[in-house]
Amino acid sequence: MDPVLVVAAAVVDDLDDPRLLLAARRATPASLAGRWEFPGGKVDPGETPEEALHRELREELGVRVGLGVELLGPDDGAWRLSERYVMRLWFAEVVEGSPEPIVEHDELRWLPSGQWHDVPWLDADVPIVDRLVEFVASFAPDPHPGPGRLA
Ligand SMILES: Nc1nc2c([nH]c(=O)n2[C@H]2C[C@H](O)[C@@H](COP(=O)(O)OP(=O)(O)OP(=O)(O)O)O2)c(=O)[nH]1
Repeated sequence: MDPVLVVAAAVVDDLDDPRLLLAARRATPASLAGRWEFPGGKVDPGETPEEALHRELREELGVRVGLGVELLGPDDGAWRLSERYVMRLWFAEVVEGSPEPIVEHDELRWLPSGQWHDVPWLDADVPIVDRLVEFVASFAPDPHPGPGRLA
């Protein structure tokens, strides 16, 4: 069976100079509760991945975002989460609203530079956080471009 596609965002304070990364603590299901993740969710039939991501961030956090570049993973550009799921991840910046843990999460935290690993991420997210840190370090300091804004 084909894996189910999950889309998620590395929400940062500034796409051009990311310092703060938003982590979300899952409230459900019990097996994942208390672990931290990138906000997002499954793509519904008829949606593009980007449409699904905008919808999920609106539903889960109550914000509108601008998307930056995609952080490509090793599995045809995606990140394998489990037997069942693969995930694609984009940088994002809030353009309207202030993130609140509306559904699925019971806490949000802005992690400062140097502390992006400092919460118990879901196991599958740990290598993604490694790559994010490496990616962001590779274009700092200015004037090299950041993850950029696409939409
Ligand atoms: N959203 C998200 N899911 C992740 C991450 N890492 C990880 O292993 N997962 C897993 C947890 C879930 O088993 C699966 C995605 O599910 P989800 O529960 O977020 O999807 P959803 O919002 O569409 O959920 P639902 O409406 O079907 O309940 O992927 C991550 O960083 N973000």
